[in-house]
Amino acid sequence: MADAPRTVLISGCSSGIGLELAVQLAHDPRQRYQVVATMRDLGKKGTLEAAAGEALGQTLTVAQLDVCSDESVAQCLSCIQGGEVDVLVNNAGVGLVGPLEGLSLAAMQNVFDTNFLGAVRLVKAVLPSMKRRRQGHIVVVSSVMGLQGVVFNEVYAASKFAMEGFFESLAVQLLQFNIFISLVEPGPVVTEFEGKLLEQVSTAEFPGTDPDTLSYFRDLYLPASRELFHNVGQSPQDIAKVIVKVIGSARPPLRRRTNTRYTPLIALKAMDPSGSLYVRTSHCLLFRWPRLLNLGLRCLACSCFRTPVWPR
Ligand SMILES: NC(=O)C1=CN([C@@H]2O[C@H](COP(=O)(O)OP(=O)(O)OC[C@H]3O[C@@H](n4cnc5c(N)ncnc54)[C@H](OP(=O)(O)O)[C@@H]3O)[C@@H](O)[C@H]2O)C=CC1
Ligand SMILES: CC1=C(/C=C/C(C)=C/C=C/C(C)=C/C=O)C(C)(C)CCC1
Repeated sequence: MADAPRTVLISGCSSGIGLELAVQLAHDPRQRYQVVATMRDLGKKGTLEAAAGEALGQTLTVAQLDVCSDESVAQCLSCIQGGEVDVLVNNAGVGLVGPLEGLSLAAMQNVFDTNFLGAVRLVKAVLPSMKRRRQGHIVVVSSVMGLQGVVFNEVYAASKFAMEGFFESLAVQLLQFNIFISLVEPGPVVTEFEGKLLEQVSTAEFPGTDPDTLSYFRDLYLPASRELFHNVGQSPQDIAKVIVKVIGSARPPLRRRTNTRYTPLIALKAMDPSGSLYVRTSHCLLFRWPRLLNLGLRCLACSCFRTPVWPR
């Protein structure tokens, strides 16, 4: 007899990775999942509903959930039978980029409230039931920036590092309850994420920032970042495919990276535990040898690194 479908709750399904994941799981050929695809603003549900097609109302339902609100989380769980979530996917997230001096503490707080505390809030809400039932899987959409800091992304990277530390710590205790944690670590992904950041920086004035730093950000970092997205960026479909595999796995991994093309950048950190190799190489590439950086980014796009999603 087939097992009962597992209830999967996903945050941040109005666009990007969350939307794509919800749709792929809802179309699982073996119908192993009952997907609760959530978003903070139900006014945006049209795209998801259109992509879900016939799965809507069958293997996929849409619900309101703002990860920054206790009430919203409680309300959402109260609509799920017995409040029982088998798989929680912490996907909702926001970016923040720019010279530190020009960013407000309120903007930084919002990044931590959403990316880190938002995930913690959801975990606290589903954990008692998972522990009682001695089963569960918590998937976290982290980032390569949870493993490695990137210039002008200090606060966003810090929020993802916080997630990595939190969930790695929690994973040890939860194994005792047969509950698994998986941190999925994409590199650049072509979603609304980048567009939202670019819109934010196009109007921001970054008050209090000196002209040199502003010019490094606008004239060196932004073009390099755009080039990186263009050359090694994955699609949300690629990332969703990896997450579907992780969710379907009998022994889910604690960490799963998604992009072989990004590996050379991560390797710089792994190769030198002192951290100097990564920091100095990034510095030189960005500030001293922008032409070499450009060439390097083009090489990463070349077919030598053909496998876009890793592992298959
Ligand atoms: N794109 C990239 O390059 C990468 C992204 N990631 C991570 O992937 C995840 C998904 O991002 P991605 O799909 O790319 O970007 P999108 O901007 O397309 O999706 C982000 C989602 O998070 C939602 N969200 C933001 N704040 C809240 C909140 N308070 N409560 C509920 N939902 C919220 C957004 O909703 P709304 O529409 O209402 O704003 C949106 O649905 C994020 O955690 C991001 O950090 C990781 C690595 C790379
Ligand atoms: C590492 C690195 C760079 C930028 C990396 C970027 C921009 C990564 C973006 C990752 C994202 C978007 C993750 C989302 O969670 C530069 C500046 C090219 C310089 C060389 C080293």
